Amino acid sequence: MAALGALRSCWAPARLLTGSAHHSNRLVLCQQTSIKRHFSNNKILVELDEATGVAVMKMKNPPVNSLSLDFLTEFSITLEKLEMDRGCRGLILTSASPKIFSAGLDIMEMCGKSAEHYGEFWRAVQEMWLKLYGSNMVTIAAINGSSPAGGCLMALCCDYRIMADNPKYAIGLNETQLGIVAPFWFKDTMSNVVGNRVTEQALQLGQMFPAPEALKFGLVDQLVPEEKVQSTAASVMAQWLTVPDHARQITKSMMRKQTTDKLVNNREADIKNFVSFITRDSIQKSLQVYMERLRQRKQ
Ligand SMILES: CC/C=C\CCC/C=C/C(=O)SCCNC(=O)CCNC(=O)[C@H](O)C(C)(C)COP(=O)(O)OP(=O)(O)OC[C@H]1O[C@@H](n2cnc3c(N)ncnc32)[C@H](O)[C@@H]1OP(=O)(O)O
Repeated sequence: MAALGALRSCWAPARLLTGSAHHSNRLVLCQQTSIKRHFSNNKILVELDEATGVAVMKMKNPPVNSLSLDFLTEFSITLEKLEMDRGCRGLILTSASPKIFSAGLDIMEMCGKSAEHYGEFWRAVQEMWLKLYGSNMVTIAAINGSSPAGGCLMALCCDYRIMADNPKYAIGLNETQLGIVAPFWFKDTMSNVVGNRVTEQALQLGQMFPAPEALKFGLVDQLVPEEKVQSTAASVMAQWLTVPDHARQITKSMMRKQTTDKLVNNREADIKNFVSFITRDSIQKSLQVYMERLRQRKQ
């Protein structure tokens, strides 16, 4: 993949945050040493706490964390790195800038480009989903803003979702509102979380659920005040990590394998289907109209 070559991620040297010792005549007190490894690239900030085995991954792709080809590539490579790191057992996924968790797939990647580009883009979307949904780590989405379509998919891939309790923030698979269709694996991911009936209605309507509604329908597991999203994610993570890894991982895989296998066994056909759909004049027109509406709303 050409975009792989563009990888700009790097390992920063380990940083000792606290480690000072206080001496007195009778007592030597050592503060707990906490080593945090930072490895970030242009669009993703990662801090791995070696003491807890928890990595916090912050998406940073201004202005709205849209999932461009570059972003998706960096995301998948970062995730792969964490997956291979024996010191990392849990991942908290969040946004570096509150208000928007992720605006979903970058619409500009699906407009006015070549069939080859669409194919490469879609493969990167698949790869992100396969890696996140299939992760062996405990994954928690700390949803600190709105999260339409592909952003909602990312949150749904996680094992647990904590959302900021703000009715201005909404989450959902709104693809039909753009005149496009959520593919079967988006649908399956949602249906595995909230069930078939809710998914059927929400997908047809392209429904975006304000945070309180999202909780009511089980799209998220917990609402907390905005300033508590990260700390709640950390304490939920600590609970999940009390379960032995091997037992939890086998269980997770048992629950998800049928869903991931459906895409693994049909990847090329799924790419072909996407390319033939997105290159239709009527679909290109729909996306342009949607982008225009977004711009006008802003004005
Ligand atoms: C066979 C299968 C076929 C197809 C399957 C395809 C599946 C698709 C999945 C998707 O994820 S499609 C993307 C869906 N996303 C959306 O609908 C989100 C649209 N955006 C918004 O609702 C809002 O922008 C917001 C995320 C709520 C943020 O609102 P805010 O008021 O804070 O910002 P603003 O609207 O002014 O946007 C700033 C800037 O960003 C551009 N933008 C927004 N979203 C996207 C996006 N998804 N892709 C690319 N660009 C996006 C927006 O146009 C503004 O740009 P500008 O400053 O140049 O005007």
